Formats: sequence, C-alpha cells, structure tokens
Amino acid sequence: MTDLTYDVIVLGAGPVGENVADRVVQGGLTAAVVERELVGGECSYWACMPTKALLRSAAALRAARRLPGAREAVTGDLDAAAVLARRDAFASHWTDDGQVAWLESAGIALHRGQGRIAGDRVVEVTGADGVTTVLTARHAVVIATGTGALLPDIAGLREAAPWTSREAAAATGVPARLAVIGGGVVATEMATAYASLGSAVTVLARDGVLPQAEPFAGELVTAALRESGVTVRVGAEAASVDRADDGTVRLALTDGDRIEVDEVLVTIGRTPNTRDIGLDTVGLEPGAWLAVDDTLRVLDGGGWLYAAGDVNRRALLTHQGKYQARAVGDVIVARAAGAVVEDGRWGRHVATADERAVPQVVFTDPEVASVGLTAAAAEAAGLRTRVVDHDLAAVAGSALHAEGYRGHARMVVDEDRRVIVGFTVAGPDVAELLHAATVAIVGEVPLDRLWHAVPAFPTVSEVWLRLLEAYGR
Ligand SMILES: Cc1cc2nc3c(=O)[nH]c(=O)nc-3n(C[C@H](O)[C@H](O)[C@H](O)COP(=O)(O)OP(=O)(O)OC[C@H]3O[C@@H](n4cnc5c(N)ncnc54)[C@H](O)[C@@H]3O)c2cc1C
Ligand SMILES: NC(=O)c1ccc[n+]([C@@H]2O[C@H](COP(=O)([O-])OP(=O)(O)OC[C@H]3O[C@@H](n4cnc5c(N)ncnc54)[C@H](O)[C@@H]3O)[C@@H](O)[C@H]2O)c1
Repeated sequence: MTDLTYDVIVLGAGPVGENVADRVVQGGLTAAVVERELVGGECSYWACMPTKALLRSAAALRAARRLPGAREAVTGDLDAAAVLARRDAFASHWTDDGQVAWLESAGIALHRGQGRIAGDRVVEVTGADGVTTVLTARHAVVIATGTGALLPDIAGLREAAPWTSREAAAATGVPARLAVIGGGVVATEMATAYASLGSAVTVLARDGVLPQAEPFAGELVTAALRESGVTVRVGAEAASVDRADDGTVRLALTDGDRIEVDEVLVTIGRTPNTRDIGLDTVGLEPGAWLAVDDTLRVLDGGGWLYAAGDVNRRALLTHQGKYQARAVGDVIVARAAGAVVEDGRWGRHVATADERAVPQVVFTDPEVASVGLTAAAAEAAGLRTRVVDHDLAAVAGSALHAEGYRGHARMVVDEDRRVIVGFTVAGPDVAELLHAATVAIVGEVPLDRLWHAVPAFPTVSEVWLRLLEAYGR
C-alpha cells in the first residue's frame, strides 16, 4: 500500500474534475484527480463532442439545401461513414493521451481506478490490478463523478440490451430502424442525427417533445423531425421490450400497439455516479444526488467535502459544471489561506448563475437556444412577468440566411425590475445568438438601456430590436 497526501483530491476527471484541480493548482495548492475510465469524462467521449460531431455535417447539408444556387451544387447524400469517422476523431478515438498530457503540464497528479471515500479526508483508489492506494487530503475532497444513463422499469428492457446515450454517441454503424424512449434533449438530438444518417426513427415522447423548454420550441422541433421522416408519438409509452434471436427489438406500447426496430435508445434522464464512492463512510446516502450550499460544499459533509458538476444536479451541462469548478477551486484556495470568502449573490466563490441564467443549446433542426426562465417557470417562481414573442422569419437577416426560414423568439420580462429573466429562440443556426441574452440576464441590464444595444443590419440578431419594439418604450 502506498500513502500519498495532497491539498485537494478530486474524484472524477471529467470536464468538471479537471477544472477544479487546475484551479486549485493555479491557486498554489497541490491536487490529484482519480479517474476510473478516461480522463475527459462523459462529455469528451460519449456526450457533447461525439454527438455534436454526428449532427454537424447534416446541418451543413441542410443549410446548403435551403439556398438556391448552393442547393444545385449538392448532388449526393450524406456520407454516413465519413460522419462516423469525423466523430471518431472528435472522441479522440476513445483514448485520453492528450488529456493526460495536459494534466501533467498543469501539474496535476493522476490516480487511475475506482475512487471511494474512506472516512474524513481519505480516499482509497482501487486500480485495475486490484491494488489499493490510500490518498489523504489536507484541505478538501471534491466529488465530480458525474452521471450515468437512467433506465426505466420497463419489463424486459435491460435484458434487451438497449442503447443508452453512450452507444448512440459511439455507434460503429447506423441501425436501419431505431426507437427512442424519451422526448428530451438527448432524444431529439439523436433522432435528428440518426434520421440524417439514414435510420427510420420512432420517438416515443411520453411527456412531450422538449417539455422543459418553451412550448414553441418543442412544436418546431416536432414538425421538423416529422418532415425529415421521423415518427414522433407524443404520449406513447413502452410497456415491455424484448429482443428476438435475430436481434430485432420488439416494443409493446401501453396503448396496445407494437413496433419492431433494430435498436432501442433510452434517454429518460440521468442518475448520479454516487453508488459506490464510500458516501456511507461519512454518513451520506449512497446513490443520492449531492445537495450543496452556494459554495458547492456538500450539506452535512463535514466542511471538507464538495460536489461539482452533474453530480449535484444544479445544471447538467458541461459549461455550467466548469463554471462551478472555478468557484469551487477558488473557494477551497481561499479557505485554505484563511482569506475572505465572497459568498454573496454573484460573488467570486458562488455559482449564482445556476439559479437563473443557465444557457443551453439543443442542436436539433431547428436549433433551440435558451437561457434563464421559461414563461411558465417565471410564473411558478412568483414573478410578475410579461412575455414578448416575435416571428424569427420576419427579420431581414433570417430571410437572407435561408429560404423558408422558420423560427420564433421569446423574451420573458420581470415587470417589477424591468429586466429580462428568460430568452428562448428556435431557428436554423441560432446557437450563436444566445450569449447576448445570457449577458443581458446576468448583467440585469435594464430594458431602457437595452434600446441602446443596436443589432447590426441585416443579422438574425435584429430580432432583439423587434422584441423591444413589441414590448414598447
Ligand atoms: C448524449 C449527451 C450529450 C450531451 N451534450 C452536451 C452538450 O452539447 N453541451 C453540454 O454542455 N452538455 C452536454 N451534455 C451534458 C454533459 O455531458 C455533462 O454535463 C458533463 O459531462 C458533466 O461533467 P462532469 O465532469 O460533472 O461529469 P462526467 O463528464 O460524467 O465525468 C465524471 C468522471 O468521473 C469518473 N468517475 C465516476 N465515478 C468515479 C469513481 N468512483 N472513481 C473515479 N472516477 C470516477 C467518470 O469515469 C467520468 O470520467 C450531454 C450529455 C449527454 C448524455
Ligand atoms: N445540447 C445539450 O446541451 C445537451 C445534449 C444532450 C444532453 N444534455 C444534458 O443531458 C441531460 C440528460 O438528457 P436526457 O435527454 O436524458 O434527459 P432530459 O431530462 O432532457 O429528458 C428526459 C425526458 O424523458 C422523459 N421521461 C422521464 N421518465 C420517462 C419514462 N419513464 N418514460 C418515458 N419518458 C420519460 C422526461 O419527461 C423528459 O422529457 C440533460 O439534463 C441535458 O441537459 C445536454
């Protein structure tokens, strides 16, 4: 047994764990990360990067087909093999040499294996060879172990070896027929991707399509999926699943209908990777999401235990987890030095944006970009709001961007403070429009001042002016 001591130990070297370690090392402390699979985590190999690579080529093709002149130059179909090959490169061929080299250059120690807390500031790492290493933290242990796919209790589903987001992101071939259980972000993105790659896709959206977004977003995405040949069954639910000897997957639906496919993809949300990380040794519940205070310190975690990224359930997004990582790293450094902790709203050591200003882009056709509260969420939060809508197609920049441009934008205004608290836009290539809204919400820019932020003509951003005009001065 080897005995090693660091200032900070981070469990999980996904995008969040890596950034926590980097931040504390930059603050003058020593840090080690513990990783059981690949350094870089879900995002690099089975989530953000490979899935966006699967989507991008088809999006470029659609864009060309929407423009006379360019349309005529597109003579063939999408090359699925080339798309998969480009995806392989973006997943670094599922090797983490590049990330490990970065850890070394950043002065962060790496311990490979399953990490488990074994009492106050102690972490045990069990390597693939079965050897256990004991690590001790002087100041803090940070849990950044992320999430795995959640499987519903559907008879026969597990035995049918369904795809989760991992198999969909890393597939080596394209199934002829694909059923998707769920109607959320992964479901819509993967239905878009696989339909473009040639699959006949059926989406079983029990609770609707993108139910957490503004309703117009789900409606536009549903219409586009259907136009591209996807069968979208809103309200449909699988009752049982089985896989025949020839590999065919048969789904019996609760309405009595039956469908047959080659693969079934389950996308009903995530479950935290906290089952086997020794939480019981410090009085916490194995398998639970980790509740944290505003400085990301685990509640009832003894003061030395933190949780950042997906595992604390505040916002299951890479950029938001990395934002938390910067706050956690800095607060650990501050507490270690006995310095002032800036934990007031929007302070350096808290992740205030998690509450009201989380940006997200869903890379479907059309793209859905949102930040802050939906109209329904703002109302539920007790705000006195006014909702302003505009047809995105009625902007010169959109008409120029593509023939038959379809899209919609909405801003939600807090009438008491006259600031924007929510913004959603759906349309082709709207992802890059989002950051302006994020800045307006985080900066709590008064509407009267926003009139002076003039969008350039003729861009799609001109929708900002139209929304303000609709609101009135
Ligand atoms: C299909 C899909 C697409 C997505 N696309 C996007 C996107 O486009 N944009 C976006 O912002 N977000 C996206 N997300 C969400 C994003 O992947 C997560 O928010 C992000 O990966 C969370 O980072 P994390 O570091 O908290 O956890 P993870 O990335 O899950 O990393 C956790 C790491 O901890 C390791 N680990 C776990 N337990 C242990 C243990 N006991 N010991 C040692 N190591 C351990 C794991 O092996 C893993 O490497 C997507 C998610 C999915 C499923
Ligand atoms: N572009 C991006 O930013 C991006 C892309 C993919 C994933 N992600 C993140 O990954 C996370 C997971 O994505 P996801 O799509 O798995 O979750 P999700 O929460 O977006 O969607 C899950 C959907 O499944 C439905 N559902 C729940 N239980 C069900 C059941 N038993 N049967 C049928 N339907 C059921 C829910 O109503 C919901 O619509 C999300 O939180 C998201 O933020 C982000």
